[in-house]
Amino acid sequence: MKSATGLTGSGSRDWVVQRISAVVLAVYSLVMLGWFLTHQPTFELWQGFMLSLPMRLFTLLMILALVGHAWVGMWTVLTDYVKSNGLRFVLQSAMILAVLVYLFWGVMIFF
Ligand code: HEM
Repeated sequence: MKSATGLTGSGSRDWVVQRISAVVLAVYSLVMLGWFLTHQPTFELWQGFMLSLPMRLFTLLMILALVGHAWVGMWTVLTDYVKSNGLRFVLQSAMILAVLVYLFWGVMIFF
């Protein structure tokens, strides 16, 4: 029987995606927190920071990590807890649609 898999077609690759993406999300959150703790935010300062090349690249990486993280994480939870095939299909489709919308939305805002 073909095994039911999440994002990458392999459970162990999904596991790696879940952990690496969690690290990227955690580091991004710490960078944000650090910036707010060390600056008096004005619109110009914030805009300059977020539109700098390193932050654009880091934000793109964070959005990709978020997509992978939410996809694998929610796929795992729904597969474990929603026993009805039809309902799980609907919820997983909604989840995939939501993360793809966030991906395109995020890319449109920043690039
Ligand atoms: C700052 C942002 C985030 C960080 C640092 C983070 C970190 C983590 C970590 C460390 C785990 C545990 C991995 C494990 O041991 O299996 C985890 C699991 C999970 N995360 Fe996140 N996460 C973040 C955002 C999100 C978001 C936005 C979602 C949206 C759906 C999400 C959904 C999940 C789910 C569903 C799991 C459980 C997966 C499982 O039980 O196998 N996370 N996250």
